[in-house]
Amino acid sequence: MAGPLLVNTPVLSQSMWIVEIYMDGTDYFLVTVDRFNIEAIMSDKNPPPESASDKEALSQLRDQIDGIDRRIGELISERARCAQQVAEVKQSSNIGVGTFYRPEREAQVLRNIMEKNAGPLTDEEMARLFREIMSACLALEKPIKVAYLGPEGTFTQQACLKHFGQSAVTKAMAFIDEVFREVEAGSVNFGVVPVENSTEGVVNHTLDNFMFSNLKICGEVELRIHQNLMISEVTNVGAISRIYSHPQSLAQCRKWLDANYPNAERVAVSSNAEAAKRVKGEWNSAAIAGELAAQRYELQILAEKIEDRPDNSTRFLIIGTQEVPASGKDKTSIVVSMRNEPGALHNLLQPFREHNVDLTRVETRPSQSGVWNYVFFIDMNGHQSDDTVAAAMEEVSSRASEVKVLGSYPCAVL
Ligand SMILES: O=C(O)C(=O)C[C@]1(C(=O)O)C=C[C@@H](O)C=C1
Repeated sequence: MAGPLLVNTPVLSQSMWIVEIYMDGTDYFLVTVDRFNIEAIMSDKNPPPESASDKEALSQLRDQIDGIDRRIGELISERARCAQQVAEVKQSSNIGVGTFYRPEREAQVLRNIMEKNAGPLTDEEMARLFREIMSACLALEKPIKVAYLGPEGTFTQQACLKHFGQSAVTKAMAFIDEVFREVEAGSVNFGVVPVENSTEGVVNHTLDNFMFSNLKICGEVELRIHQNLMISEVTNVGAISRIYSHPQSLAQCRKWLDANYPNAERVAVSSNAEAAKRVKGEWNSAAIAGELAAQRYELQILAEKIEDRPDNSTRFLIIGTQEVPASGKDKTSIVVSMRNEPGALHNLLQPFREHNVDLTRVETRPSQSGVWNYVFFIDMNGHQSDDTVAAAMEEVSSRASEVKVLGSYPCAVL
């Protein structure tokens, strides 16, 4: 058999390259390799050959992308000018005076985008892009201020950015009560607080605040929670003996910690961003927190997605003073107090069944005053302006000691 005739020559397909061709009499033998392997093996000193036609094709595609980007830019500017006109109409008429931010309209825009999306980007990816465009358009109309449960780097900050986009002006608060107070005082337009986690259950502190507050729920955000183990540049990886995190995050990673760091001390702190702050400068400790915390505090992720349940997610509420009109796919939250008597819960739930209203959550909290014996937090599908929801609510009001509507708001889109 003759030696290799050609080396590194023609491309067989997108992913396979012929690197050698042998000739044996009249037969040819091709030696092929997977392009991605060879690309990994080859150093920069020996890059794959670029033909003149490849270069030409690349340059033409880049010209096309430049042209498309110009058109997208023009269209975004046109959209932003439209939003400015919307603001003028809002200001000069009595339509939504003072309410530049319209959660129901934003939900409709995003749902529309997802419905019309033909790929190849996913619906979520496409909606995320438009989320940012709308955030910038709203900032042109009137910059929006939002308080969230901080410090910077928490999952609540992540939820805040997911819902309002990067153009919102955000303010980190130390406690859930402070988020409520900040919105009540009018120093911010909205607040973002956690309300329930799929693994650890309800955030009681948030529900308790609603009992004594007149704030409304204006929206909800759902966030997939991925926990990561992170270290600082001074950490000795082999000597980690202390792991900091928020108690809920420690609980969400219990099995992983038992298997991987059974002897490390688990230290509960006020938030996972606080945990990330603490490992800075400690050679024997690590933190469990979200990716945003690793970015914010410049930590290195040692192990990612360490939560015990892969479907771990948290729901957050947007609180404000605004009543939100129906968006077409909404939820309504109420808090109801019942007298302490047999069959109280049955009596409370019956009207929802009769009027075919779908309940998505029922939570009981101990009453914080003598007037309310049982306090139930109820979430249902539908808007309070829907006939079925209104009828069920009327019936419930006649049976309960007190009913307070916490708000109707669009179901989470992303
Ligand atoms: O439709 C409006 O009311 C607008 O102000 C426009 C717009 C948008 O960019 O689409 C901007 C902000 C609102 O929160 C909702 C939508």
